[in-house]
Amino acid sequence: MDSEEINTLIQFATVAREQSYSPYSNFAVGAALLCQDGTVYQGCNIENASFGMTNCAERTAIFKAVSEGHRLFQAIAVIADTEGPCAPCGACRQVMVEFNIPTIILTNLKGHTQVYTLDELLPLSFGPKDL
Ligand SMILES: O=c1ccn([C@H]2C[C@H](O)[C@@H](CO)O2)c(=O)[nH]1
Ligand SMILES: [Zn+2]
Repeated sequence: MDSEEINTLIQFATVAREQSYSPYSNFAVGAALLCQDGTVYQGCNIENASFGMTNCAERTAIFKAVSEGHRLFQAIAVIADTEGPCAPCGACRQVMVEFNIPTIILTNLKGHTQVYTLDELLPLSFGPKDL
């Protein structure tokens, strides 16, 4: 991916973040998932009064895409108001492994951006290859 494509995906994630439903943590997260065919799915975190039911922005975007028939992905961008680039939680990393999302772009509102491979974010992962 070139830097223009990365910046475009970050823009989609930034817009998605504005829809965050996070009244409990007040921590808004946005994600944008680029499918193989160029389609982009956006996601935000969606919290619940029963806290454990919260869905992260990354999984919202991935589940939206999969539920619409997509199985092949190029990259996902994640943004939040963090000190450094926003790091996905373990559950989201595991779901990224399930759908083999090769490139993970982490950023924050200050524009600090880091691009990682899936194996860098979740080394020695358990996934479809193990079954
Ligand atoms: O990568 C992350 C980390 C956290 N959250 C959400 C879950 C919860 O709503 C809030 C605080 O944990 O941020 C995400 O959406 N993605
Ligand atoms: Zn998560």
